[in-house]
Amino acid sequence: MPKIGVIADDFTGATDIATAYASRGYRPVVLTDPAGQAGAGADVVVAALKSRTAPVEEAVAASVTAYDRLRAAGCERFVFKYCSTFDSTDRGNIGPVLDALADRTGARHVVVVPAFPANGRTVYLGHLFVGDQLLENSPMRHHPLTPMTRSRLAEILRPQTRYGVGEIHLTTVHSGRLAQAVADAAERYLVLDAITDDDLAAIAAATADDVLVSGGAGLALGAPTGGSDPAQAWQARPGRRLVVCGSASARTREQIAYATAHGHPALRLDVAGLAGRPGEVIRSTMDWFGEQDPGSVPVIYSVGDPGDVQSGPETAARTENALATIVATAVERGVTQCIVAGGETSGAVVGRLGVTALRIGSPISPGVCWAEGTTGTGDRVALALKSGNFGTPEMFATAWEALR
Ligand SMILES: Nc1ncnc2c1ncn2[C@@H]1O[C@H](COP(=O)(O)OP(=O)(O)OP(=O)(O)O)[C@@H](O)[C@H]1O
Ligand SMILES: O=C(O)[C@@H](O)C(=O)CO
Repeated sequence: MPKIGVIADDFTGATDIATAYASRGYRPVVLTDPAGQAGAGADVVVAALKSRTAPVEEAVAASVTAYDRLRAAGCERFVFKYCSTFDSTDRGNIGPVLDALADRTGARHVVVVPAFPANGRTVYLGHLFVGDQLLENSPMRHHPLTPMTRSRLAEILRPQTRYGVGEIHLTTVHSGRLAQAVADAAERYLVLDAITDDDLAAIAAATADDVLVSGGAGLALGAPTGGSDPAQAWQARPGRRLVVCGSASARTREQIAYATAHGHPALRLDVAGLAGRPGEVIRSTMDWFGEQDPGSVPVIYSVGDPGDVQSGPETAARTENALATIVATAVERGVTQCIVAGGETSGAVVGRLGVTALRIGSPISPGVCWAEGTTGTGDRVALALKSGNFGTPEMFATAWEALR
C-alpha cells in the first residue's frame, strides 16, 4: 500500500485523523516539528501545522514545505486535513493551501470531504450540517477566529480559490459510478455529499488512486483496513494530571462545567491581566495549581462562558502563550498526563514543550486519543489534544481511564 502523507492545518486535527487511521489498522505518526524528519516505520505520516489561521502566505509556505518533506520521506498519496466544520474565512486558508497542493501534485480533481458522521458532521446537497443544524446556525457562527456564517461549502470555498468548485450529490455517491463522476467533472474541486460511514467508504474506494484528497478525519474512517495491531504501544508515565482549555467552543465549555460540578478544582485564567502583567498572572496560576491535591485533576481554562472572550488583536496569541507556559511549567513540576482543549492552543503547548513527534495511543472518543511525546528536556508526556467541539461532556473526568 502506498505510504500516505497528511498535511493537517492544526494539531488537534492531526491527532484526529491519526487516530482514525489507527482505528483502521494503520501505523500513523504525527510530526509536530515542521523541520523534523518523517517517522520510520509509519505507514501514515501526519505533519501537524499551525496554519489554519496563520497569514495566507505563511500557511501556503508551511503546507508546501510539509508536502515536500513528506514526499521526500516516501509518501505517495496525500491528504490535506482541515476542520470538519470547514473553519476558514473568505481569504483562506483552505482555498489557497488547496490551490498550492493541487498545483504541486498536479491533481486534476480534488475531492472536498469534511463529513465526519460520528461527530455529527454531515454534508447533504452540498450543505454542511453540525448535528441537526446547518453550519451557519451552529455554535461555529460565533468562533473567535473563523466564524462560519454560511453552510454551502462551494459558496464558502469559491472566494478562497482560483479554481472551479462543483458539487457531487448523494445519489451519485450511492450510484457506484462516483469515480467516473469525479473524472468527468469540469471543476477542479468537488464537494462530495456524505452522511454515513458507508458513504465515506464509497468515497475512499472511488478516490483510492487520487494523489490528493482533502477533508476531515472521515476520509481515513472510510479507508481500506491497514492490517496493523491497533493496541497502544506505550505506557503512560505515572504523575500529576492537568486539563488546560484555550478553546471557547460550546463542547469545551460543557466539559468545563461538568468537571467543575463534579468536584474538579477549576481556575479561569485572568485573560485581561495577561495584557499588562503576564508574569504575575502565570505565577499566581501556578501557585493555585501547587495548592491543589496532587491526586486531583485541576482544570485551567480561559473561557467559561461566551462573555469571557476578550477582543483585541493580541489576545488570542497572548492566551495561547500563557497556557503553553503554564503547561510547560506544570510538566517541570511533575505533570505527566495532560488534556489540552483547542487546536491553536494545542499547537502552542506542543511547541513550547519541545515535543517533535507524537505516537498515537488509546482512543478516548471519536476524533480524540491519547498520544505520547518526549519533551525538549527528555521527559515522556501523555497528551490528549482535543478539538474544541469533540469529546463527551464528562471527558475531563473520564478520559484518564483509557490510559490504564
Ligand atoms: N478569553 C479569551 N479571549 C480571547 N481569545 C481567547 C480567549 N481564550 C482563548 N482565546 C483564543 O481563542 C483561540 C481558540 O482557538 P483553539 O483552536 O485553541 O480552540 P477551538 O477553535 O475551540 O478548537 P478547535 O480549533 O480544535 O476546534 C485561541 O487562539 C485562544 O488563545
Ligand atoms: O475535523 C475536526 O473537526 C477537527 O479535527 C479539527 O480540525 C478541529 O480543530
